[in-house]
Amino acid sequence: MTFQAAESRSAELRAELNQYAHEYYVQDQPSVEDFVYDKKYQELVEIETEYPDLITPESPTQRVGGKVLEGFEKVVHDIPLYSLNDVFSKEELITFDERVKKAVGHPVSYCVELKIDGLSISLKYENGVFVQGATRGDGSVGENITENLKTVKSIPIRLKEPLSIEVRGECYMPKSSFVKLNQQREEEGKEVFANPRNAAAGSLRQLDTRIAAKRNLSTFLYTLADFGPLESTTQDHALNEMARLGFRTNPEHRVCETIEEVWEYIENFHETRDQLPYEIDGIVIKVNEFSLQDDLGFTVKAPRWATAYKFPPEEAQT
Ligand SMILES: NC(=O)c1cc2c(N)ncc(C(N)=O)c2s1
Repeated sequence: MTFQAAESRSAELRAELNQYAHEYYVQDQPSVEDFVYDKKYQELVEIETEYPDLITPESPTQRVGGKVLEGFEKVVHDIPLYSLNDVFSKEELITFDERVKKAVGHPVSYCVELKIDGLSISLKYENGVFVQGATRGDGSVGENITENLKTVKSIPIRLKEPLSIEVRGECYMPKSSFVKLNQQREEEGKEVFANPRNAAAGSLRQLDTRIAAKRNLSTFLYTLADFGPLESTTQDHALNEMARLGFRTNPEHRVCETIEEVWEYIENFHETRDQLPYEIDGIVIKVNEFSLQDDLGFTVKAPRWATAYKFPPEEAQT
């Protein structure tokens, strides 16, 4: 194959394979069978092997890792990651709602979202390209885990638009992957992970990026930190924008007009969470309008416009 033919064919394959990967890992709606993907992937590997200069950062062949890092550099978050004040009962939730209504002077709508039990991450994009991924750390300083996050298939290497933005979310290990990983570790005589959160954290702390690549980690993004040119006015709209740009967002988010509606949502997921393919440890409730979030502001460590309802710890199965 001539270089020119290889150049156009590899560009075609990259676009096709990245679209298939978006459908599979982000939308959970694959449009082709695995063997179709694998055959095209193998063709791209052969072209890139013959012409390494044709390899690009967003080629799907770069998702498998291969770097062994010396350590993780520190990253100072331009926009600190906040913590959430927790509530543990309906009464405390109602107190939160009363306080919000008193402060803004009228009832507000809430965007409610599942609280994913994973590892908080921050993703930075420049002109649409993924340039840095970091852990939350203490909220102000985290660790640079870009190379490991590049192997997480649901994290877009290039957005659908060339935007410079920063988003935050959770990196987690699906329950099914957690069970398989622990079975494998038991067979290998290794210590098993206590829960999917620890398994996700342990995977992202690996200095050998090939290990993270094999851990089938996934993500849900939920915060637009640096909006860039985006003009969302509500949390609900921001979630839809993040999905439009290529991020994986959780489909269960809902706008509730009253705290009663929020409580129904909480009770529903408290009962049905075992059916979810990932672990949650509560529900996050945010004032939906960003202008009202700005009016309410923050306490020393947490927003006044959000709270996390934490499920009671599950009784140990006797
Ligand atoms: N500590 C935090 O601010 C948050 C933590 C989490 C979490 N673990 N899962 C989901 C959300 C969300 N949907 O906002 C948040 S927000």
